Amino acid sequence: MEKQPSVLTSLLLVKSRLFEVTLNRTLLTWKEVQLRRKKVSGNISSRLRFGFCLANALHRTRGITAGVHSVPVSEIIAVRETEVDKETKDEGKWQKMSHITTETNLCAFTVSYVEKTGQHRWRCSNMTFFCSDETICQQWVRKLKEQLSLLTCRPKHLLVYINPYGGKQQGKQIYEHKVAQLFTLASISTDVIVTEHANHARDHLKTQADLRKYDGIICVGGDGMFSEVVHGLIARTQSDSGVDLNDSQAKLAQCNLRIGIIPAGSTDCICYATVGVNDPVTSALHIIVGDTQPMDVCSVHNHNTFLKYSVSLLGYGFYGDVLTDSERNRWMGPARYDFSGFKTFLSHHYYEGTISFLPATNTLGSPRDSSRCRSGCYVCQHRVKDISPIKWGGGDVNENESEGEWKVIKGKFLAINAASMSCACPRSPKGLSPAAHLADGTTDIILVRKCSRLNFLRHLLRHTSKDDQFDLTFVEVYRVKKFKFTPNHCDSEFSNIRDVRENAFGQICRDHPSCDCTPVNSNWNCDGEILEHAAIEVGVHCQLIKLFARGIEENPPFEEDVSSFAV
Ligand SMILES: CCCCCCCCCCCCC/C=C/[C@@H](O)[C@H](COP(=O)(O)O)NC(=O)CCCCCCCCCCCCCCC
Ligand SMILES: Nc1ncnc2c1ncn2[C@@H]1O[C@H](COP(=O)(O)OP(=O)(O)O)[C@@H](O)[C@H]1O
Ligand SMILES: [Ca+2]
Repeated sequence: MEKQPSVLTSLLLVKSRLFEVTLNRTLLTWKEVQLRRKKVSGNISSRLRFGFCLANALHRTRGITAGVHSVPVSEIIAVRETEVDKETKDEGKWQKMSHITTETNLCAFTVSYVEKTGQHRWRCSNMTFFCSDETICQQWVRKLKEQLSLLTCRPKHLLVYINPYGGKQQGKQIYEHKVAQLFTLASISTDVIVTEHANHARDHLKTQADLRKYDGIICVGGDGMFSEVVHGLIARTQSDSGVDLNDSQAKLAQCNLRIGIIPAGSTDCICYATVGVNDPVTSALHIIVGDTQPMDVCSVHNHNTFLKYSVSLLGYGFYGDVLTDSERNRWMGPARYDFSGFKTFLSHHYYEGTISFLPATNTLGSPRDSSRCRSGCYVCQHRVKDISPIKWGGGDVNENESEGEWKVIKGKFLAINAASMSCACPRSPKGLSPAAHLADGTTDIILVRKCSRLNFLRHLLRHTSKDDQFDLTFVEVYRVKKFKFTPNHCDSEFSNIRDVRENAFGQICRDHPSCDCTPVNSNWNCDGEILEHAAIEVGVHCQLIKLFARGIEENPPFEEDVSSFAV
């Protein structure tokens, strides 16, 4: 077979304009060539072949390059030969070049690529290049396809779960109208399962799915749906590796299959915090180009019983109460969180308990940093590898262990939040812990002590502005590797949370004469799911899972405006 040059350069036409198009190992570039028309038309003979003729034209007229556009090969979605219809050939705009095209067999190929349109949003753009003859066209298509086939990080077969009831119940439509055709364009085959009940995806992944067939798993839905997929995948990976989920000290086996999120939920914080926007097309394109973002996972146990995994927020008090109330109002869709948030804010309950934690000492970052976890994050890449198995300390007294000293804090709290990532979402674009890292093996504990309503409102409002939500006397934040929470009234005193409320009712109302239903314990909000125990032990498993994302890009480069050339 004829060996192709490593750099391919041709003079091609985009609509009626001439471009010098170059493909090297990493970039596809097209530069407009502005011909000094007078000279060209006088010199070019219609007997010459198109390419040759253009090359000469460029040479003789000392072509001037104008706008330069380039696309990394890694962000090309597809390439295909395109039919040139008679209409296009006959269009007025070709007339200008008629002396060139009359004797040529005009053919074309189209490149679909990622266009960054600002605010982290990606779109699929098409650029059609017209060539003078078939050989050049085929050479371009062959070369581009060859380059794409070298990108081994790209998925070819995906397993897709759609929650038709997440968010505004648009999951199915979003997938069918915005995502499916992009996967087809990128030659990705899919097996699609529309879930029929809660935990359908989790259980299918745990026991049934033939995971050897796939290069990734996609969930269409919100954080709850993502959580289902994470639970299914982690459980399956541990059972394949013989790890006992109930053993809170076990080192978990890493999950190699990547997970993609097509946002169609109510909060979409995991998508937002890993991509920078909750937009289905952007997420589909990150999946297609085969991005990878490792992510920490917290395991939550009650003594030696496994409860849940969490990747975003573990919230007790305010966020637990918001979730508990909002579940009753699911029919409201995403607005249920604002409604319940307002009610919970007015109820102003505080909870007593003890939180013990192992501060993260070997990490480069701190929760009060002004820098943020961004694409290619230095802190996440230079995390100190945790080789020791998880050990539980932090009882009544500080405990010295080789891994550090446990700190114990007892008090009355309006909220106890553990954010293992920023938890940025459309409601709070900087998130609960703006400096938290996606993959550093730590979680940030935010303690909001009992304070006035006005002060709590000040704290909440700061989540939506540039002001520091931690710079308040009643708020503390710690970066930790593990923590433990014990409510003042232990779970064991009551058989379940409902009993807690009923049993505690009388006593609590004597303590709080102004309220009529204060429960003694709150519930933990674990990525949007309610935990059935208030006493929990949490450990962070560094980079346990991987997502089809690349982290939020700093000042994403804006493409020059090529839309006017798109065919
Ligand atoms: C006064 C405005 C205050 C705005 C404060 C906004 C802070 C928002 C931080 C949200 C962190 C979200 C972390 C992610 C949680 C999700 O895993 C989880 C599940 O998501 P899914 O339904 O998509 O499956 N989502 C949630 O638990 C929802 C939490 C949303 C809480 C919204 C709270 C709104 C508070 C409004 C208070 C209003 C006070 C007004 C007083 C006059
Ligand atoms: N077919 C289904 N019917 C009912 N619930 C489902 C179904 N599929 C998934 N779920 C559950 O719906 C819950 C919410 O899903 P999610 O997609 O996160 O939407 P939202 O962001 O609106 O909460 C999750 O806990 C998930 O387990
Ligand atoms: Ca983290």
